[in-house]
Amino acid sequence: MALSFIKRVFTFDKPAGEAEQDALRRHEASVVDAELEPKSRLEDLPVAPVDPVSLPEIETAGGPADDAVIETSEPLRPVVAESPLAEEEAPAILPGVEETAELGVVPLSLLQAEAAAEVEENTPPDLPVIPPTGGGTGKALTPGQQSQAETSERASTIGESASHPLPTADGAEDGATGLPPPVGGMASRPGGVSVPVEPVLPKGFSTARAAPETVTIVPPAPLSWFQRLRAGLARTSSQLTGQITALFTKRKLDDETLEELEDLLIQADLGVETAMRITGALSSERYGKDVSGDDVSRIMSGEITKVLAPVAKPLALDLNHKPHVILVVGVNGTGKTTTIGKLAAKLSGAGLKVMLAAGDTFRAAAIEQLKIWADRTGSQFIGTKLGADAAGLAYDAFEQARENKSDVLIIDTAGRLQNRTELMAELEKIVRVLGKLDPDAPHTVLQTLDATTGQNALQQVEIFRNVAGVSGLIMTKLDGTARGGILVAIAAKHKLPVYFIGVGEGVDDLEPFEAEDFARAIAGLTH
Ligand SMILES: Nc1nc2c(ncn2[C@@H]2O[C@H](COP(=O)(O)OP(=O)(O)OP(=O)(O)O)[C@@H](O)[C@H]2O)c(=O)[nH]1
Repeated sequence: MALSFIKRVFTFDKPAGEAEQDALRRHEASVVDAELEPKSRLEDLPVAPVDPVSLPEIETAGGPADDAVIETSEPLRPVVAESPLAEEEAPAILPGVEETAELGVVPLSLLQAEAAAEVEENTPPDLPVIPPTGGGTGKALTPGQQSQAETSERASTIGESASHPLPTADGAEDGATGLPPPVGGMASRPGGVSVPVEPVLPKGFSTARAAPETVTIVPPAPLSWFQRLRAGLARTSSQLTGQITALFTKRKLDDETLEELEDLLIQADLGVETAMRITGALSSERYGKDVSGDDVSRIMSGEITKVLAPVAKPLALDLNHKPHVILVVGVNGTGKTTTIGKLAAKLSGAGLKVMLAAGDTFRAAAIEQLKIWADRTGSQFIGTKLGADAAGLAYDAFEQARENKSDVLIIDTAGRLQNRTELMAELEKIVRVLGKLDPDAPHTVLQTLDATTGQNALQQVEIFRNVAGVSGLIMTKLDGTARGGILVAIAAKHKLPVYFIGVGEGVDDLEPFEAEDFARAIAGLTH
């Protein structure tokens, strides 16, 4: 554009006669263009400059190659010279431009080009050399063959190691590897460029390409919450229902079968109280009659629902407190930090301002893990150095959350076994310190329970409840456990609210606890 502007503004004197020569050259060039237009223009062909040595091999109508009108009966086919001089001096492609077999050109970064040149320089001279295009015969190739041959040639020339050997024009063995060429496929190149390689069959073969089959992939319908819960509790329920079915096959309901059933239910962690409820209900309905596995499942589901319904409660947030403080406690590895992350996602997703406090000052990884959850959920984060006083951190966090006008402050604590008295004393201290800022704080004390633990969870609740005043439970890892029945025993014994259940490690894998769904899933009912 600048040049044309300069040309328009300035005139240049030329010696007499040059103007006519210019006009003649322009005319000749336009004739060449016109001749080549319906076919291929030489400069548009994938291979750039053709060395003068090769020019006689271009089929022309005669005359000097540099300014003649080239007449071809076929599309022009550049022939790569066999001359080593041509290989060395004439770049096969424009600098900084990479050719693909199909698409013409793809820019190569300067770095790639430099790296390629460096590899080429360092390539020992005695490495096998792929003959020039056309297998060294110098014969003209079809455009497809030409393109592939060049792909192969350049891969070896610039020292690129294709992920698999590239085919040569004749389908001959790859000179560099000695392996036969693959038929078709993608040759990948350094820098992430993939080159589609068309299959070239050896002489004597022909092929017809079948139209690609249309495969319609129907994505699986997302599972409903109940289906996910059922899948998670499948091990719990199948173990139980399998044994129940075996127990009642060809047997009437009598004292003996009732006793055996009670044992099965207790072994399934449901607890003595719930086991007796179930057998009592079954006995009053079916005593002396035939009983099927389905009868037992239906009655079991009904009785378990009665036990769970009073504890299936929502987590009530009192947003008059700014913030509402939730202290999360539990044995190590029960899922405290993960559950905090899931809760934070729900709350900040609902537009509440959430702060997470890393009160687990024992493990650097726990602090880091909570920070990641805070970042992920758009929550504020407060932490302290490893080994610092957890109660002090809780106090600072409460003050800061007040200043920031956070809606909810969730405080993580170090996992501790219920029999470690010094750690349990520290937990008591955290609760005490929070109470100095607000006598009602912490407003919720959440205990996480690992569903795979079984009976030990009953004792965990007992002790944490006494020390930290647990006000509600979240049971985690209900995906895939055979011991999901323990939640029924805990509900029957402690009667503490169960707010949520965890069914996986993902941010969305926390669901409000629903008594009937849970009961039906344990009893193996399908809906
Ligand atoms: N399958 C499954 N894994 C879970 C669930 N909840 C937590 N986890 C995993 O359980 C492991 C322990 O979880 P954490 O959140 O670190 O447990 P924690 O109680 O904070 O652990 P400590 O800091 O050691 O006390 C992690 O690998 C979690 O991804 C769940 O509902 N299902």
